[in-house]
Amino acid sequence: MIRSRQLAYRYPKGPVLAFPDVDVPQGGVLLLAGPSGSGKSTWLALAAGLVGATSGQLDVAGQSLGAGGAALKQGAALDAWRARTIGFLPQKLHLSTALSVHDNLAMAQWAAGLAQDDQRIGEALEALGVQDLALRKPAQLSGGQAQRVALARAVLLQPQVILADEPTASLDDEAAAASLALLQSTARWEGATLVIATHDARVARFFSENTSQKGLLRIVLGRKQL
Ligand SMILES: Nc1ncnc2c1ncn2[C@@H]1O[C@H](COP(=O)(O)OP(=O)(O)OP(=O)(O)O)[C@@H](O)[C@H]1O
Repeated sequence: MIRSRQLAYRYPKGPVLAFPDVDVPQGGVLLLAGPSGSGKSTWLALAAGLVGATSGQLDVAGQSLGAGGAALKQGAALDAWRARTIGFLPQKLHLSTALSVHDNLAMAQWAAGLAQDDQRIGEALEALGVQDLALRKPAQLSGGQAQRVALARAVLLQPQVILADEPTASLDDEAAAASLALLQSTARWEGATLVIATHDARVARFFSENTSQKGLLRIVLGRKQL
């Protein structure tokens, strides 16, 4: 489902980031750990096809995103693949402040080139327990509610892969545990592979206590910059 070999990325005028090899089965959990600046967000951007690898192989849900994948889909085709395959939960949730909760989800369908499907939007909001908030604007939500809405949006199109960037940053222990339980149960419900980038030790603890060893891979990115 996710497989990488000798994956590396170089920012223009920046360091070369070299990543450990990974093999993550469908439905598995990958934790990307490592200190600030070790390349966690970059790895997520590579897996989402937002940036192309400088060298090495990366296959995500059947799509070759590595440097050898010269046939990498471009432009609109890559955007459509991403919209249908990847659910992204960014650290800053990026809900559109001008739109209602419902319309934030409708916009995700629109961005994927799909017709608006109010029933599916209702189902996604209900699965995350925020169906009563559909007509509110993001500014009228608590932090936890906003995170649920962002997660509903991330899984709206039933992605094969959920990428979450520091989902517990700035949360207290109770909220962090709730957030991780929500991510885990949502990924299980959708049968999705879950990738979490974090330097929060609570995340590793949560998944080692709540996931079978077989389905869990943790890699620690270092400052192995060439
Ligand atoms: N646009 C850029 N141009 C040049 N270098 C960059 C750019 N973006 C990130 N970097 C560098 O690449 C490295 C990896 O950054 P990245 O954001 O992936 O790390 P991270 O592990 O996600 O960090 P954090 O935990 O602080 O979010 C860092 O050394 C960073 O300074």
